Amino acid sequence: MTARVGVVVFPGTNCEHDVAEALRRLGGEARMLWHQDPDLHGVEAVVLPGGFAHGDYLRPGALARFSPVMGAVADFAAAGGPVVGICNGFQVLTEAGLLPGALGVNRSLRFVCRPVRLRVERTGTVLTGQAEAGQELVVPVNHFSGAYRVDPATLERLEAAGQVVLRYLENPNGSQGDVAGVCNEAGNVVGLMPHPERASDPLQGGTDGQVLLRSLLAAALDRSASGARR
Ligand SMILES: NC(=O)CC[C@H](N)C(=O)O
Repeated sequence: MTARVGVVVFPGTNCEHDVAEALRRLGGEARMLWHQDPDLHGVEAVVLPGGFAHGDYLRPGALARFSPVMGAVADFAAAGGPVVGICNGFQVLTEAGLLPGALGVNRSLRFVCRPVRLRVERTGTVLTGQAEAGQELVVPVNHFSGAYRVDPATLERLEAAGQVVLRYLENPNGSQGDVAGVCNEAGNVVGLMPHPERASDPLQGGTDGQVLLRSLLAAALDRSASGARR
């Protein structure tokens, strides 16, 4: 069995091929899903990759949330399907209301582009099913609006519910609670600002992203094995 992952492409997305190549190298299948097509074509997992959807006009992800594909993504997520938003994809998922919080402009008012140290705070999600609690990873970030923002009461609730999935050990952007990635209550929708596909080959300087992508492929295979509605 091969895990089939849909990679959503908006006008301005620029990491779709990085994600597809990283998944294929780990044994998965990846197919592009154009944002105007409301059909997910039977995939078992969905990734919203990084980039500058609609040029980040208004706010990153603010226009992409209205694309026809997002209705299908929301239905797929509601049915328990694995959905991961990487960087711009995370911004789209928060704008679409599929994840809590928002991503604001970096505290430095500068674009950050460098590897950062992270810690896995929650295992058992579609992105951390094969990780260890407390595992430290080095994964690159690459964004201008990566500062996770949420009201204090909601942050307290997310922490208590184990919905903070990844935490920065060196905060590159001023994210509240050093939050690098969060999940929904069920753990099948995860968003993160770091780019695991850019740490999935030794030539990239590290492979710490592999455990996250392998977890996603395993979650897709689990969905396939369960025969869940596609
Ligand atoms: N690498 C990305 O996905 C960038 C996300 C978004 N365009 C930002 O700059 O914050």
